[in-house]
Amino acid sequence: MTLDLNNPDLMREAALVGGRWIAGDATTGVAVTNPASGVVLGYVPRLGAAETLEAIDAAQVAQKAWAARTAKDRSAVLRRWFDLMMANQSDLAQILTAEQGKPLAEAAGEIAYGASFIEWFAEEARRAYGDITPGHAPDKRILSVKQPIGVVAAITPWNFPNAMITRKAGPAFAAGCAMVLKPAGQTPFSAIALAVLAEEAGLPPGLFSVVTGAARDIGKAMTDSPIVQKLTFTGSTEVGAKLYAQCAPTIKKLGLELGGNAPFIVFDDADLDAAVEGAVIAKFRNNGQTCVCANRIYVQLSVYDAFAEKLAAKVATLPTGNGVDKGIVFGPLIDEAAVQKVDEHVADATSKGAQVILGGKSHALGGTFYEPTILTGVTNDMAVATEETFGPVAPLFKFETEAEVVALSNDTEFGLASYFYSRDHARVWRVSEALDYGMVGVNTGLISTAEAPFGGVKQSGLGREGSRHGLDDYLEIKYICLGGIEEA
Ligand SMILES: NC(=O)C1=CN([C@@H]2O[C@H](COP(=O)(O)OP(=O)(O)OC[C@H]3O[C@@H](n4cnc5c(N)ncnc54)[C@H](OP(=O)(O)O)[C@@H]3O)[C@@H](O)[C@H]2O)C=CC1
Ligand SMILES: O=C(O)CCCC(=O)O
Repeated sequence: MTLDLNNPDLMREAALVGGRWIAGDATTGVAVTNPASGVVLGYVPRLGAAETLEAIDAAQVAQKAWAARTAKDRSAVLRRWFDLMMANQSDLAQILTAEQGKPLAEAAGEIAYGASFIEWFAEEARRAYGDITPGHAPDKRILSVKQPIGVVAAITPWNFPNAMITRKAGPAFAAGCAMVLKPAGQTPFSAIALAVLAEEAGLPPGLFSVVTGAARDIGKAMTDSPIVQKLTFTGSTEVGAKLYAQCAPTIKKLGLELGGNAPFIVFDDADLDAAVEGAVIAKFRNNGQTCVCANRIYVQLSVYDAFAEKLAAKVATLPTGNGVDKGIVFGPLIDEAAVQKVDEHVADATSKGAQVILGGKSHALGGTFYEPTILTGVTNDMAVATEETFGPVAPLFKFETEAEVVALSNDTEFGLASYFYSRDHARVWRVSEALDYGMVGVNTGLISTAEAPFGGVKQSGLGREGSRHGLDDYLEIKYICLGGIEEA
């Protein structure tokens, strides 16, 4: 299937391995389909361990030369990459919508969001400051310098096919690292388009490889390699835990952005209309397929009915359809497995007494379209309370006291994002500090931005992406003990 692109070269049916483009074909390649129509968009090569090792070897060579360049020079290349992404925003968004399903406007938003990480880290590249500490002896000084980790392997998911790559690649290249990337099988074309633009921006051959194909083989080659110094992964906690174990023998550094089970709390002193707006974003962004999506919505008893009514009225106005059509807010879910999980969660909740006040079933459009759904009367024994739905289902739980809702919110093995709405300043501080999460949104449903440290605690992962801390995740501190500074 052909897309109507200004720059058709961005939709390349090929992978980039150590500076060498390898074409995919219909006989041996992996088919990529459009979730809105089931139509095959194209093929990428089915690569494995051999090509991954080739990419890692090339990365090792390219990284040395890249790290030796000045930070200002690396920054200029990244800035060109950012400019190219923005100049090609509409084409990149079309590719993203075609393979992932999110509406075009949301896809264009993701391209701008993804590009903002390249812009931010182009700026941060020049600020990898070390420090000098007074020595422990009169003739000594303690120097800390920051150096790139080296070769980084990255594995990324389908829900943000652009931004989850740039949030890793930006700091890696800014720091002076090289990267071998395995994008998600469902959404490789967005990654490949990024590689086309990276080449054009002047990223040297071999510094950035995009290896498509067999996840396990590619992942194993990455984790077994003694050359790879860091693995960065965004995806399910299950796969993240496997990769964590696979990295143990070579003691790699790890960046893990894993699952969440975000609470979204509405206190009775909240601005209810603002809370509804926030819930729509926090719950339904990307059709609920975001690890920071609100998974459990807790509403204080006295405002429960009013909130449920307002939320249902708002969501009912938001149209579902093919993401290329104007005004669409809900695209298809990524695949049949996603629909099945959503269906199971709704069935489990209703079988235990929840009421469906909106949606609750597959959409009349068929395929993987699902009706945005709101459930009331939800209780803690239901699957939606403990498992990440990763779909357009908003389960509304009732609570009575602050202490109760904080305890309920923290009663999970996950700790990524959390949200609450309140106008009481003392409560804002208290609850922000009490939530066991890496991120807390107060009176907002959208917390993601390149300037902020994104990441989780507990089984939601390790490390931070974005912000100045995101650069540190790709740097090692080297301590130099400078002796022999005798008095004159
Ligand atoms: N935290 C987050 O942002 C995300 C969370 N999820 C959660 O995970 C669930 C399942 O989604 P799914 O796409 O299957 O997520 P996965 O964790 O399976 O996939 C994420 C990435 O890991 C790769 N991968 C899978 N298995 C291995 C392996 N053994 N070794 C190396 N790489 C591997 C995938 O490759 P390939 O695509 O080729 O299989 C993909 O690139 C979702 O329903 C959601 O709950 C999903 C995506 C993102
Ligand atoms: O689901 C994810 O891991 C992507 C998070 C998107 C965001 O940055 O908000």
